[in-house]
Amino acid sequence: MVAGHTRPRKLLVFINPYGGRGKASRIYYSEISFLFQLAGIETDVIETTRANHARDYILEADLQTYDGVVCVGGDGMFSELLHGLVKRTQSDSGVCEDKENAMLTPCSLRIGIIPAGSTDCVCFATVGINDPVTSALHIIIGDTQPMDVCASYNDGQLMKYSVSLIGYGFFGDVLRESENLRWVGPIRYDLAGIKMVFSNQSYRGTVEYLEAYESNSSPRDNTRCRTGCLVCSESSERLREAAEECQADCQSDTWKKVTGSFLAINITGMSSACPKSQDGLSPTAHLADGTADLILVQESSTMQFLRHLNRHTNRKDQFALPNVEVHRIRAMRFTPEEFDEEEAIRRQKRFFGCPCGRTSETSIWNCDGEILNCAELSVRVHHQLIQLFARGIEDTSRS
Ligand SMILES: Nc1ncnc2c1ncn2[C@@H]1O[C@H](COP(=O)(O)OP(=O)(O)OP(=O)(O)O)[C@@H](O)[C@H]1O
Repeated sequence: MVAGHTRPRKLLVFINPYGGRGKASRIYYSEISFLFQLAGIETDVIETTRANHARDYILEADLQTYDGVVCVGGDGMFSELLHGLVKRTQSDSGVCEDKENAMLTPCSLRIGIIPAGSTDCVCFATVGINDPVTSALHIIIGDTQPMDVCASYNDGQLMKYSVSLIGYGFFGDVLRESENLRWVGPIRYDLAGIKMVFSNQSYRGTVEYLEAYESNSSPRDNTRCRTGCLVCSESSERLREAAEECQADCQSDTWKKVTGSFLAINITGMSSACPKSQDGLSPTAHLADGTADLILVQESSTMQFLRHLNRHTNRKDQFALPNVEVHRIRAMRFTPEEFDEEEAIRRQKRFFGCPCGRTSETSIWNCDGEILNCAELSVRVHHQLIQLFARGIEDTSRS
């Protein structure tokens, strides 16, 4: 996508020794380090000793001699590198991250992911496979995949950066519930999921969104973001033209509004494909076109919601259901609605007529697997803010 990117000569590597239940160090030293050596790549390797060690190191270190930073671990470690690099780049260039309308400065250092965690969704969605050697080879030959980043804000403050799912309602509740079930191990996500499907909890509120600029893609078309994706590579020019036109023609952007009772509000900056759901939450979402897909699932029966969820695994169209809508967006804001006592009683009675449904007024946000303990949220997509050592998923249907 970005032609002429050079091979890295020096890398800063972080290994989470506890990643993937302890397999990250073994993977790096037995399968990867000698490949870097063979390719003549110099490395500085740091085994992390605590959560946020990698993020904090990147914020302080002299990074001038490196061509990239690499994590050996899962999505949690990738998130540390993402936050460290984006924050560091903004502070170096004097940009205030808390300003929602700030034009963030793109990061010049590339990020490599050697998948060695229990969840490696970012690697899967950008390489097409979770295989440490494949990822190492992408790093060695200097493949470059730009990537959009979503920034979430609450009450005038930056909350988090993310590249895949930001979910309220179902996915927020599943994460909150799974934290209570930590003691049962990785199966906690499945157990929490089953519990939350049957609790059939929906949350009232208003979603406002800014649609993507006119483009040649839509969340309901049949295209896929694949290696050399034209939608992504042509997006810079398109975004510039659209911004200029808008400045000339309109005073302010026009926000669209949906008020309702939502089982799930999901924003995904990429398809969020993973081994369990090969097409992901939004199969046609793009990695680097400056947009995210907003999926709204309105209140419906448990069976109807199960149908929607099930379609993520069987390749049927998960959006072709009466209570589901999807939009390609640049920004979104959500305002929860407080409910009165009558509504609380109605909720208690809804679950098969018995008072076992949950009655909490608001859900929380699940931001790439981390809890954001707030209901009100604004999200903005930042076009190609980071670059990965990857080349996107290759289109095997053409060969
Ligand atoms: N040395 C350390 N001790 C404790 N936590 C760490 C350490 N290094 C990194 N972490 C944290 O561990 C979390 C999980 O790491 P990672 O994503 O690599 O592994 P994982 O096996 O996929 O984990 P999980 O499935 O629990 O997210 C990260 O959020 C990271 O901040």
